[in-house]
Amino acid sequence: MSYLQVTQLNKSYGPTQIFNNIDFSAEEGEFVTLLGPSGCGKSTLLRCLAGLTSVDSGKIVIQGQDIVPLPPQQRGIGMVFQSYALFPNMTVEANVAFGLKMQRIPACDLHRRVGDVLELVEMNDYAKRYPHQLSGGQCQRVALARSLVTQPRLLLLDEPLSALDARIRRHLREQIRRIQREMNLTAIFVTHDQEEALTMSDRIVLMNKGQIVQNADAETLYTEPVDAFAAGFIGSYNLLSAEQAMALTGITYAGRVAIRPESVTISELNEGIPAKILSHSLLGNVVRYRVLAHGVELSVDVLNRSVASLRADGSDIGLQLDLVTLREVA
Ligand SMILES: Nc1ncnc2c1ncn2[C@@H]1O[C@H](COP(=O)(O)OP(=O)(O)OP(=O)(O)O)[C@@H](O)[C@H]1O
Repeated sequence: MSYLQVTQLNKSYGPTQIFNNIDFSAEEGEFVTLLGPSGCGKSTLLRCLAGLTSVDSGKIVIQGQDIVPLPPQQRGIGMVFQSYALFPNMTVEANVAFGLKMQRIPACDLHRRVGDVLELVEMNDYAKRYPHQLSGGQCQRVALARSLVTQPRLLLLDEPLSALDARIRRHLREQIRRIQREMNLTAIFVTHDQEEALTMSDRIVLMNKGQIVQNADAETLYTEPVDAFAAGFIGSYNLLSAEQAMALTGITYAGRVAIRPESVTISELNEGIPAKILSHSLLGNVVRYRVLAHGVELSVDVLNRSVASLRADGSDIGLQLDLVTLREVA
């Protein structure tokens, strides 16, 4: 059996079913991300794991023990929220020490453990500060330290980076992942940000409307979406009807077809499918063109090598489709 095994978990609020028959697992030391659009039930699922929200039925088994009957404080779970939820009237070290004090850990052990964990999150120079004297990223590192200091058997992270700016987010992503690996922690991370999920996770559980759509590693999720929702949510797939796909490839398809923008190549007019550039937008290292070919509009991503290589709107071009990367989706 896996380190964490969630089986047939159900949750409703009154007549509204939030999720039903959720099954997933995590191995020891695995970083699993629950990814999905706003309202799909991922935070509620995380809160159910933590015991902050009750479940209607189902099992949550950690190391062979069903924790559903246990109150939150007996589950051995650490949790970090989007809002840092630090005690404003306590210093950084007092915030971190709080959980250990509740466990009546002797003072010398307590100081050593608080010092160790503050060092781990690179916040030991700020031990005597109060939360209002810290940046958002620093607050979140303290919140992380506070959840790690009790040595939880499972770490839950509910969109911990979403209130932070892009640069700090990237730095904290790496820091969380480093610490999680170093401590061999089993972690469940919630996000609606596909880039965050793809860069951080060992495995991604993609959710929609209270159901698990796909459960796979990042590469599989990105290259082999199981259905149109997965293709629409991950990457920036072009979703074509069978007729549109036929018009472009000459191949008969039974259902919709997904093509990734980076698997289409732009070449000269007399090479491949004749097409026209409608517009373009700069995404930084990539230029995304909207092109029209046989009456079908597509996004095409090209590496932004130089200004000279940019294609002007209205240019006539040729398109090459990498047929191997086309996916039929339900
Ligand atoms: N206490 C509650 N009472 C009734 N409905 C609730 C309650 N908490 C959450 N919901 C509903 O449950 C659904 C799932 O909410 P949840 O917060 O789990 O979604 P989410 O996927 O985490 O979304 P987000 O990314 O926006 O936080 C939503 O439709 C929400 O309105």
